[in-house]
Amino acid sequence: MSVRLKLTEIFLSIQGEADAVGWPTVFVRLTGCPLRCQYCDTAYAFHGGEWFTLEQVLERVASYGARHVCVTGGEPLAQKACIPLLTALCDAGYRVSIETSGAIDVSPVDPRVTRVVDMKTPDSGEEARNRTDNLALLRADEQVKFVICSRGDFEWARDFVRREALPDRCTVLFSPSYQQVEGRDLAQWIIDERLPVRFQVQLHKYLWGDTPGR
Ligand SMILES: C[S@@+](CC[C@H](N)C(=O)[O-])C[C@H]1O[C@@H](n2cnc3c(N)ncnc32)[C@H](O)[C@@H]1O
Ligand SMILES: Nc1nc2[nH]cc(C(=O)O)c2c(=O)[nH]1
Ligand code: SF4
Ligand SMILES: [Mg+2]
Repeated sequence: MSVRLKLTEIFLSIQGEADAVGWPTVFVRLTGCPLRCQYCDTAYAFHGGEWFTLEQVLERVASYGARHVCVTGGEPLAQKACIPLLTALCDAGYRVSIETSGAIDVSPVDPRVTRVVDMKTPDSGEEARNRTDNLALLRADEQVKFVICSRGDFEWARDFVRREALPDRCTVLFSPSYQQVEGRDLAQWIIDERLPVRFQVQLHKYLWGDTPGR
């Protein structure tokens, strides 16, 4: 039987997060997620969706004429067919990244893909789901992201980063939870602590607000 994926949306936008920020990027959003982070901006991807064959996804992606593809969700790795999708996108010549919650083993992902792993903080409500063994798998160009919801989350993430010497192993991103922490506060905390992590905001929310399909 052919490979099929359940998708919430495919759209062309500007990458708003992580290392490829700013590049025109096709987003492939897979339906479904086993987590329920309190801040999730994509709860509309928990249910519903439409089935696509792998060939149909590749055709839709190609129709946008972009070089970058970001596979996200929901939790993309919760669908087994995500693995062959990633490989097919690499074979087609795209620069491919995946946004994943860190709750699922990232080792089967094609090595040509850049993995962006979100470590869930205490105030996400999903800390217990973190698979910290994922971190040892990351290459220097790959990324761990902490979405910071409070000063307490910042201190937790700061201690985690130092204890694990994360900045020696990969890129570490700290991002304010949208409308829960002020970007300028998080930026100042990072400066004050001389923490060797990279501050980021969700660029797309500055451009378009909290709009689905952007
Ligand atoms: C919607 S998730 C999908 C991928 C995967 N489930 C995950 O959590 O990484 C994509 C990214 O958006 C981030 N995100 C979701 N809601 C957010 C918010 N309110 N503020 C900041 N980042 C948010 C997530 O932490 C994650 O890094
Ligand atoms: N523009 C834009 N950039 C993004 N980068 C990661 C996203 C995601 O939802 O995973 C995202 C998104 O939803 N929109
Ligand atoms: S893991 Fe990602 S998609 Fe799932 S609830 Fe958390 S932020 Fe939303
Ligand atoms: Mg998003």
